[in-house]
Amino acid sequence: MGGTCSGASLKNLPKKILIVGNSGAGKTHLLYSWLLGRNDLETVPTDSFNVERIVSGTCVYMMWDLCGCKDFRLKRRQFFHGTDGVVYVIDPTSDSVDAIDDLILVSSDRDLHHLPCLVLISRRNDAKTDWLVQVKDALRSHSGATHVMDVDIEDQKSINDALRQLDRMFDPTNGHQ
Ligand SMILES: Nc1nc2c(ncn2[C@@H]2O[C@H](COP(=O)(O)OP(=O)(O)OP(=O)(O)O)[C@@H](O)[C@H]2O)c(=O)[nH]1
Ligand SMILES: [Mg+2]
Repeated sequence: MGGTCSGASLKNLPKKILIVGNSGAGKTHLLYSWLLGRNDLETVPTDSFNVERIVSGTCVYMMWDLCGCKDFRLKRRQFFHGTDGVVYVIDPTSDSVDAIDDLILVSSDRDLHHLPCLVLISRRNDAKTDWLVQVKDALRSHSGATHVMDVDIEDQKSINDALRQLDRMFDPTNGHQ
């Protein structure tokens, strides 16, 4: 006999979040800073993915941090199904054409285009150009909620602010009392 699943229990399921962006953008650093509440971390390039359960305010997430290598881009589609939200991390010191093209690819994907999408621009101080206009333009075909902000992985407050912004995109009443 099949089981039943009430609306309430579905609502309490962790939200599946994909953390994507180019290699070295800071995805794994962010994930473990959110998990551990500290940013004095050493990371190694991610082979395939990391996944962690993160609780923040009223939100519970399963966060999937995907390898940013170009070779992994075809493989990463297998993670898209069932996603509830996307965190796209941009390294503004990287190849801008490639990073923007990839943001367009991800944000217009048939499984992701309608979901909340938080774009985090890391290493802003080292960037030569202002990315905000390019990023907003790249998100034109995205029909879900979007938010673009800087994140400084050397500053835990900035890391926490990014997570709270994600919380607000899922639950606007999430005040972290
Ligand atoms: N100063 C500074 N260092 C950063 C920033 N973002 C990433 N880094 C550093 O860059 C290195 C790579 O960061 P990771 O978090 O491993 O990068 P990733 O996006 O997970 O890369 P892949 O796993 O290869 O896809 C780490 O040593 C980070 O500390 C940033 O905004 N500022
Ligand atoms: Mg990584």
